Amino acid sequence: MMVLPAPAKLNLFLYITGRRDDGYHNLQTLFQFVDHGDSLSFATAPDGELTLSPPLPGVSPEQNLIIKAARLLQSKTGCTKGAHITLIKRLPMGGGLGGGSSDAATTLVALNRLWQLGLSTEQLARLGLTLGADVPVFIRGQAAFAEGVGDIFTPAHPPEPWYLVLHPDIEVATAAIFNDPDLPRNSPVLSLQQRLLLPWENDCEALVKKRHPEVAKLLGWLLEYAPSRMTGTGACIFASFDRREAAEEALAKAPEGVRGFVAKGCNTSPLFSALQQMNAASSSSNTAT
Ligand SMILES: C[C@@](CO)(OP(=O)(O)O)[C@H](O)COP(=O)(O)OP(=O)(O)OC[C@H]1O[C@@H](n2ccc(N)nc2=O)[C@H](O)[C@@H]1O
Ligand SMILES: Nc1ncnc2c1ncn2[C@@H]1O[C@H](COP(=O)(O)OP(=O)(O)O)[C@@H](O)[C@H]1O
Repeated sequence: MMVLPAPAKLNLFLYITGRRDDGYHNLQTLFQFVDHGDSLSFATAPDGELTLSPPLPGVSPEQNLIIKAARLLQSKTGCTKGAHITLIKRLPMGGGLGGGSSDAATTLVALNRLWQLGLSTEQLARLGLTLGADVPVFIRGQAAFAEGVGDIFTPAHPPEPWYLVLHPDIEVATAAIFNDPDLPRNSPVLSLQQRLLLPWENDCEALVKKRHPEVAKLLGWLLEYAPSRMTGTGACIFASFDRREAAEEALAKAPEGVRGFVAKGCNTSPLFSALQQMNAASSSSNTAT
């Protein structure tokens, strides 16, 4: 059995620089991971069967990105093995934390190892992109400045503060934000160096605040404590702190009913770190035998 994390990501900034002919948008965004997320376990099933437990409320197994990722790997490689997959879901869905994409990425990476398929990171990232725009960054596992539809990467090393992430109790549909005529789509294309020096903003934030007053209200509250922004297309917002205790104090004072968590920013994904530990453990056991 293999147990691996599926961490959340934050978009430390997100600019929309244009719309392509296929309707997708070109972005400039800075991705960083946090040490909080879902957890998945995988056990090989010999007969090609794929099961996921427990099911996600409101998402059928066929729509679940975990099962989609596993099926994609089976069909692309002709692999006849299956898997029993267990999911501990901690990340809110439709929160801009990339939980579904992260689950898909962890599934591709885990089953590639468990089924001994030998696909490279590059091949897995290319497969992952067909499941969602955010999947490749989770497969690569390094904080990055992303351009194109979020699939052209430059490694980045932003500071790794503590974050307080808050979830207004709503789900924002990514496609609805990108299809809204009021979304600004004309941010300039700048270099990473230029972007790092300018204030970090999110081009989707004003529109999401307008469509969802709950987000505007909570962001107003959080801004009293620390610099704060929305991640992705929302609805989650985050604030950065130098000290964990300061983030936890703010969380304790959050308005009633608001859920959230405190986590550390990580430029190396917890998935990548877990895989490195697995590699080190297996090479030391090989040396011992
Ligand atoms: C914009 C980001 C930033 O991280 O938002 P979040 O979803 O994380 O909030 C992501 O790139 C989103 O990635 P993901 O959620 O995987 O999006 P997808 O399923 O690929 O696309 C959902 C829909 O959003 C629109 N879309 C998505 C990405 C993009 N670069 N341009 C778009 O126009 C398309 O209408 C698409 O049908
Ligand atoms: N394993 C999964 N975890 C979360 N959402 C999933 C999963 N599989 C499919 N989905 C669908 O993907 C949508 C986006 O989920 P998620 O990645 O959590 O949000 P976001 O893209 O805003 O960060 C959900 O609303 C849900 O319908």
